[in-house]
Amino acid sequence: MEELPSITVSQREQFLVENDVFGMYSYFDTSDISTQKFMVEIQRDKQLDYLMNGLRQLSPSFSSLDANRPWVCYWIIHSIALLGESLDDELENNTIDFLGRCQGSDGGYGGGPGQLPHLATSYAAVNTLVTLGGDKAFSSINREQMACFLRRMKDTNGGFRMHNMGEIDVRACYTAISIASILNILDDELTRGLGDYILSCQTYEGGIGGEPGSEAHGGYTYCGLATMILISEVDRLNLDSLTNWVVYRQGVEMGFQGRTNKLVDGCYTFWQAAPCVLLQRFFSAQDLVPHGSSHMSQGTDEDHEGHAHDDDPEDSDEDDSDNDSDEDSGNGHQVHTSTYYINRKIQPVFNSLGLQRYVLLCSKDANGGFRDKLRKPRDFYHTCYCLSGLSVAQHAWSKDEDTPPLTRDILGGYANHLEPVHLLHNVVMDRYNEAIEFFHRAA
Ligand SMILES: CC(C)=CCC/C(C)=C/CC/C(C)=C/COP(=O)(O)OP(=O)(O)O
Ligand SMILES: [Zn+2]
Repeated sequence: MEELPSITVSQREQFLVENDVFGMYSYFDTSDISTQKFMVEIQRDKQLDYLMNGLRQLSPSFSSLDANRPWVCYWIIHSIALLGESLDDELENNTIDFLGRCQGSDGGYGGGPGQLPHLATSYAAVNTLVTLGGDKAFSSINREQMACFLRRMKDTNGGFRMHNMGEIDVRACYTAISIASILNILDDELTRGLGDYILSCQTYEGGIGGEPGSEAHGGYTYCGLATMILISEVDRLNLDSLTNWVVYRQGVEMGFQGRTNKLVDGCYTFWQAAPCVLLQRFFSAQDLVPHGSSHMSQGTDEDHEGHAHDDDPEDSDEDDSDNDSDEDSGNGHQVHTSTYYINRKIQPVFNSLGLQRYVLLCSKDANGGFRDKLRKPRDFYHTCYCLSGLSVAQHAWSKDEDTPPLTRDILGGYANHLEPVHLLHNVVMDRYNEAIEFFHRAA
């Protein structure tokens, strides 16, 4: 008897994931409209319950995150901000006090009180305080000492170390530059040789690896690209091959994978979609079409209309109307339409509605929170990056953060609308603006 060709472990895993995802999609496609509406709903109340409970009390199983407590604060508080909500005064004060105790006397933040200052937890602490907003949160950051800490982490090869004697990688470069940029302490000493270091991490595939010679990965690609934009050296990267690499990480499941031949995972909704939007906005600002990408998966404007709800009144707004008009989407949100939107419209280089479909149908947990994929448990990291990525996907049709999306850009409509994020720092736009104003005054 002829032997069946054997498949590899990776092929089997991929097959099982596709089976789950397509099973979910076909259940959705054959459901009635009210079931479909329910299935794509973000379910704000459940999300907020899950997040608020996590901020107040964590189970003993979280002890493994003891060196990452500012991260837990950031994942939860940023997720709450994306949903358009804030903390009450008591929780906010407790968070500021707690992060103050994580701050080292020589600058930077550790993973908990008394722990070694580390760039990743410093980034998480600063982003949390920026998200909380207000003078008390902002002035709790010792900017002068932070600048000293960043200088101590700088290596002669142009890159940064994660901590004293720690590893040098693209994450360290990004977290250092993101902090310095937001706190308005970025200078030539910090940027010297950095572009060369990041450039040496772009691989033959087009994406960026963690360090020279490492495999291209979505997390590091986001870090490397955002860093190069923040230090105004982005055009030194091979942007065509980078675009090509990143758009092809969106697979048949419509979610993104982190690297070639690996499985789809909800967290890459942010790590991969943010680079896509950064690149498309960069090209559009220069009126350039990315040459490297033949994978303009969302197709033409007509295809976009094809995705839209047929009864969406905004469909007709693509006409050459000269009159700007504001419509209420039914949720109290004003939706700018017609000329205003058309002039600020952009063609996403990835399938934005497909990505939203993956997150809402496969990554969303029925009890609140988000996860990597079906059958996996929810967690705060995936909740943060699924929501961040969902926001990026919702705003992917806009040339800038100030242009609100149309109802049809958002799967589930404006009831699912999330606050826009600053793509280079991943904090909600309004909170970023308030912080930048404060730290420019403080200089
Ligand atoms: C700001 C900051 C600190 C950014 C971190 C960026 C980030 C997510 C880096 C990813 C690290 C990595 C190699 C994951 C691979 O995990 P895996 O092998 O379990 O996953 P995979 O199969 O999806 O590659
Ligand atoms: Zn993940």
